[in-house]
Amino acid sequence: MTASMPHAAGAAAAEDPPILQSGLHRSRTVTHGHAEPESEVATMKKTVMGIGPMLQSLNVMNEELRKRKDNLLRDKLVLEESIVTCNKEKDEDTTKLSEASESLKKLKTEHDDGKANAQKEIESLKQQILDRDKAICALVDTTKAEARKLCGLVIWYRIITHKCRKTRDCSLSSVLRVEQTLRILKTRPSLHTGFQADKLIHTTVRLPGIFSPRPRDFSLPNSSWSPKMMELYDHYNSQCDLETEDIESQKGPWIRLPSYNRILKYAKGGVYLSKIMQSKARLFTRNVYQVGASFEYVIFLNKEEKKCVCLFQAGHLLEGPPGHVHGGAIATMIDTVTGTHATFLSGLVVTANLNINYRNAIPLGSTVILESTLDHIEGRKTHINCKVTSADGSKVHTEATALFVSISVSHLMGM
Ligand SMILES: CCCCCCCC(=O)SCCNC(=O)CCNC(=O)[C@H](O)C(C)(C)COP(=O)(O)OP(=O)(O)OC[C@H]1O[C@@H](n2cnc3c(N)ncnc32)[C@H](O)[C@@H]1OP(=O)(O)O
Repeated sequence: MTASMPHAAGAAAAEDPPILQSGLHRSRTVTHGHAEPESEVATMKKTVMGIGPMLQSLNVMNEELRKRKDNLLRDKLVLEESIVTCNKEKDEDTTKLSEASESLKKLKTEHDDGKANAQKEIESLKQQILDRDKAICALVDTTKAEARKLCGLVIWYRIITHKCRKTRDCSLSSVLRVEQTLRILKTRPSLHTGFQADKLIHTTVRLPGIFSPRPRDFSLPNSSWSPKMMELYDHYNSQCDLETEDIESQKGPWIRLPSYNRILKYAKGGVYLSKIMQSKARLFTRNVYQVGASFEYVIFLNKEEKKCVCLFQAGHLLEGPPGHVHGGAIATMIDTVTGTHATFLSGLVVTANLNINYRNAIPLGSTVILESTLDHIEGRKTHINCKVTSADGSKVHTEATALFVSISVSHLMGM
């Protein structure tokens, strides 16, 4: 019986499928170690049953990954397409850029040509002006010494400045020659008469910046000044102390106060005061270099009557109400004129009080007169009145009173 057992087992093994065969073979082998084959099978079944859900979740994950892969592929395609579009746009932009720089080059060339032509035209116009001056002078009554001198001076000035500008000749002798001519032209009101000399002088008294050994004097006429402003300027200037070319001095009640940018720098003790001034600081009313744009004014002081007159022409940068001057700009001018007046009367002062009544608005570009008169001085206090009227005096624009208090230099330092 025992001998037939292996055969029986061998027959059973022959009937089992191969996977069970190996399992059975193992369990049978283990059976020899006393394990129970049924429980083994059950464990395996359990394991197989556990693998089912795992497989399911793996399938789900696999599906998700496949979807993500598809999405990524789609994104890749989209990106590739946009890269192609971008490259196309880049090429177009590069073409446009080169076209633009080409046309810019062309424009620049045209601009340079235009500039050169304009320069030529300016030179020829200057020559024409010079010729015209000569022609005018040919008609002048040469029996009159002053007319002869004026012709000579105007032409001389034109020639010198023309030559200097052309050659950029800033040598001291050129500067001195121009300055000397200008000084004579400016200080001879008698030369302003006859054969449109006013016009000639007003266009010539503008000293070009490169010739200025000193800071620009803003109180001198410039091309932006209106005929009314010029008329008033000539009126007061002709009554000023004057130095003529013959070094004769003419006495007048008025003094024209030069601006010299910051007059303090050139005043007695100004060296110390200039130390506390910032190098970039500019007097508020004289900080725009474009002529006619903001505050155009000149102050005359009457020594005998102890009063000041200011001729003021407000530029377009001072607009307040449309077409009219800003109240703050008017206040600034009143403070400036009365402050200058008080300084001449009482030395170093500061504004302590300023009362203003605005009666009639000032149109932009019009010329007005500020008249500053001394009310009274009381100890350290200088009381000044100021009236702003139209150029012909018919309209009162503004009225003001100002109080200035005398201070010491140390007070100024400590302010
Ligand atoms: C070339 C271009 C010129 C341009 C000019 C421009 C001028 C300016 O804009 S200056 C700038 C604006 N002003 C300032 O910054 C000033 C600032 N204020 C100060 O420094 C001081 O307050 C100052 C000097 C006015 C007075 O101070 P202080 O020196 O201590 O004097 P204090 O004793 O208070 O006053 C002196 C007298 O003035 C009178 N006073 C002072 N302030 C005022 C005032 N606002 N209103 C009326 N009275 C006054 C006092 O009552 C006193 O009178 P009293 O002697 O009869 O008793």
